[in-house]
Amino acid sequence: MVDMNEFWQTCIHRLEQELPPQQISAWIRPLVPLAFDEAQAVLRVSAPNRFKLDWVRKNFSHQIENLASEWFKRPVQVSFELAASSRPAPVARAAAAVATPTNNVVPQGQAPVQVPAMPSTAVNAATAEAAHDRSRLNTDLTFENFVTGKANQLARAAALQVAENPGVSYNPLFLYGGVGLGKTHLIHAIGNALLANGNGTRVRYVHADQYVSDVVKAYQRKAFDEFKRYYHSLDLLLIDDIQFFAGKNRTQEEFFYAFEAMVAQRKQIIITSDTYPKELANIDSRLISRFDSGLTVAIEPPELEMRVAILLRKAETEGVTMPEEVAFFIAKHLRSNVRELEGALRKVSAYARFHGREVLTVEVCKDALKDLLSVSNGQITVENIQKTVADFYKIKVADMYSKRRPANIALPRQVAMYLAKELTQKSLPEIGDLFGGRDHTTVLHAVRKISDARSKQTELNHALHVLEQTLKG
Ligand SMILES: Nc1ncnc2c1ncn2[C@@H]1O[C@H](COP(=O)(O)OP(=O)(O)OP(=O)(O)O)[C@@H](O)[C@H]1O
Repeated sequence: MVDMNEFWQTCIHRLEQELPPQQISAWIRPLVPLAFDEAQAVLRVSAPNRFKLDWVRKNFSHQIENLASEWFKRPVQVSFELAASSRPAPVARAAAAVATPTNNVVPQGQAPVQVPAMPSTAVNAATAEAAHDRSRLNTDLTFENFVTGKANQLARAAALQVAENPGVSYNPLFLYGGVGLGKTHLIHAIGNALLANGNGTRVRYVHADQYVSDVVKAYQRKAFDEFKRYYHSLDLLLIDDIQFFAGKNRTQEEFFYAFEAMVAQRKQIIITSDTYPKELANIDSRLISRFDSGLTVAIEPPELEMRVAILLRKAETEGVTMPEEVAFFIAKHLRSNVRELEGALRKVSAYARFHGREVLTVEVCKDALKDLLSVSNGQITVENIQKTVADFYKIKVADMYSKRRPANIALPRQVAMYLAKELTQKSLPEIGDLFGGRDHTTVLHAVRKISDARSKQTELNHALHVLEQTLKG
């Protein structure tokens, strides 16, 4: 007879050594081991609600399976199920869905609905699920599967801090960085962590574009009061890509009110953007100063080791066996962002599957990524030049495409433009675009100026030499 209690205590104890206490209490402690089926080698574990069940299955089943296999001395499969008491009866789910405010941003003004009496656990489960749906969060984006390195460790630490103390530590938290670097991932992770606490936190993720269109709808329906009530009632608002507010004055005004109301009540606001607050174009200065009043953190492009770690982690999640040298090969050649790495991994594994190649090799990658590799011919991209030059001169990468022109930024930017012309196949207008939509004549001016100065100034020539060597790897 298996002593489930003893097994489970050992399991928790082992997990405590691997996971932070917050995760243990949010995810592991609420689980209840039900039984071990000897014949099938299946361990049945129950979770208190659907949300936790999905989450645990996605994020921790692997670890629990390993521990169970060790304990039972054979490969064990874990089967998660909803705790009997919280399996919602159909009526309970339907009622909870109606009783919670509508999924639309602008409530449609339905009459209040009488909620029939039902077991409170069923209500909790259904409400947790509904709260999750309403939040528009993607449960796949978590802290657990967010790979950390130098480029994002500050941002992650700030995000964790905010998830632990929403509304009090940094408000707003403003995350900025180039495309595909994990800003969206990180803010979903904060939302998911807060929802998981299950204490009824009202969370909402919204892309700035969607917010703009919600303002327009509220305008058309003359439903601003409801719109305001909805946003002002949230505990956590995650707003992505705020640069999309540029020039949208009415939206900015509404957002300003929501911002003031939420911060005054210590409700948390988290904002992402492609650049830092002062650099946002066509955004009201009072909003910019609010954005800057909490904590502003950058996410930088990942360095080589981190790119490798991301590839290995993603490959493992997708069940692809990736030798380290293959990960290094891909990471060395694709340097700009994480989304690009994910695309490469998908391509490589599809290619390998299609061609019946069980083991991923560098050769397979070369074939599978032919197009990508030839595009980044010489493996030097403008993004990489911007990052390398910004690091070298200790300025922000965002300054490369910003409109600001102080001397300490102007020179590095011209150096980067010069290197972009020298080391990539890009045309002058293309380079101008990548430097915040500058005119090709500006690029031409920079190229001429730097190449002239280089021949006269030993120090500059030396700096350029170092940069070229770094970029050519
Ligand atoms: N550190 C990381 N660990 C694991 N996955 C990551 C990491 N950073 C980014 N990703 C993944 O890369 C993809 C792109 O990230 P994300 O959408 O968060 O980027 P973003 O910075 O919001 O970009 P954009 O400005 O284009 O919206 C996502 O699938 C995300 O899960």
